[in-house]
Amino acid sequence: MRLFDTENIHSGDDRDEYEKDYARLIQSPSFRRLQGKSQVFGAGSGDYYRTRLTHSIEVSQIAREVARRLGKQYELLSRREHPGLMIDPEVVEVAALAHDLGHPPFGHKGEEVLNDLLTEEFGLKYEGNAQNFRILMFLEKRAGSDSGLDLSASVLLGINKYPYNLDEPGRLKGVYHMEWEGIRYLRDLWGMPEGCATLEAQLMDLCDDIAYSTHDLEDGIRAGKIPMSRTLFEDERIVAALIQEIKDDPGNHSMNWEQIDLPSMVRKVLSGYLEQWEQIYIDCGGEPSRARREMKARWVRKFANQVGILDDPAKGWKQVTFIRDGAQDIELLRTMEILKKLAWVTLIKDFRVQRLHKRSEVMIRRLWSSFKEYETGKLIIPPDWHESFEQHRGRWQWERLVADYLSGMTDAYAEKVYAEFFASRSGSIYERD
Ligand SMILES: Nc1ccn([C@H]2C[C@H](O)[C@@H](COP(=O)(O)OP(=O)(O)OP(=O)(O)O)O2)c(=O)n1
Repeated sequence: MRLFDTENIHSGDDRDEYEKDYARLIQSPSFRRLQGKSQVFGAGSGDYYRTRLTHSIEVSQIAREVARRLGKQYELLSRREHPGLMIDPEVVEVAALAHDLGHPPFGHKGEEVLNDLLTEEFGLKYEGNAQNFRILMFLEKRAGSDSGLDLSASVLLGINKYPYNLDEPGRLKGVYHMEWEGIRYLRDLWGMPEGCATLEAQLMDLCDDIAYSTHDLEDGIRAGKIPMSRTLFEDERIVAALIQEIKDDPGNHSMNWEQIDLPSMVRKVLSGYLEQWEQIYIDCGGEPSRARREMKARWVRKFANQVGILDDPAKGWKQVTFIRDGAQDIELLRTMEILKKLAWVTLIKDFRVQRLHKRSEVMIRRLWSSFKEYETGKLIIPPDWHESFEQHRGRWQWERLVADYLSGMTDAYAEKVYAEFFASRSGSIYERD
């Protein structure tokens, strides 16, 4: 990682730090592979739907715009005064582009299954956010280095939404122990308070939520999974399912759900959402694709325009959040959460998506069992992976390397390897991997 504006590897290179970060990231294979990883619908199930790549690009575009506005609106500190309390649009853009690199194939189901396998058998963890750092700091290679992309401290900390050592007992999200050493060193150098993320990381995180809470619904409407009629908020099954989801997983605790009349809030959000849809649909001359685009854009603007910075007295730090009249806009936070849950109950819990999850689980479990023993796994893993293992022998466990290899696969590549091993007849072995 680069702490300061260091010397350039190529003489005559006059790019600034973040131009280098941006170039290294978007030219990396891990970044390209995001195009083949599922967001909600399986990658490859239709060119219209988001993949992890198009999602990351949308997050970066929203985050960059908001960052620029915040820079004009607030008197932010310079990187020299306090590096964790400034917002640079270019840093936020690169952090957003990199924030989902650690996602395995088949979306969150892949993450859950890999974690179960590592935990059950080896007492290790797998987590997408932690894997980001493993990829950026060790697994990716660039010209001039065999280990990691050597990104700037600002970008690495801009991706670090969970500033904890994941390997501590009881932690569900964070950074694996080995990478945490480096991240903690940077945090100490920057004087970051315990448990606080930089403003850039917080902004990236909020823009991630803005992007997926709106685009998942756009995809869901297109897929015909979200009924576009005013009856949605009268649909007791959907309302009840949403209420149950919120009770089971209240998200950010500052939302204080217990202080409100939950059924009316849910109905209000659903009816507001649909009123807008009906009006927009009419304004767009009844053309569904234009109406979907228009509605998504309106919701993104509604959320993005409310983002601001507040003091967080509980943490003695600053918070990037929705703001109205100088205070946190909890109503808007709740609205966003309800839209996320609407995608959850209408799309993710749909039996076809659940079947895809089931299929993913079977594939990842069987691939895992094929590679997990070193003596047999080393014969079927690509040679460069085996070389990396030999290079780091004693420091990297084989099972961690297998998790790295499997999680780097796109959905289609995982399907291909699975078919080679388990389908009755595989394709040509001379097809390039
Ligand atoms: N079981 C799940 C959970 C989520 N999603 C989808 C919905 C969103 O499009 C996206 C959310 O994933 P993120 O990794 O961006 O989620 P968070 O930022 O909320 O989680 P984390 O903090 O773990 O990154 O994944 C899904 O398809 N299936």
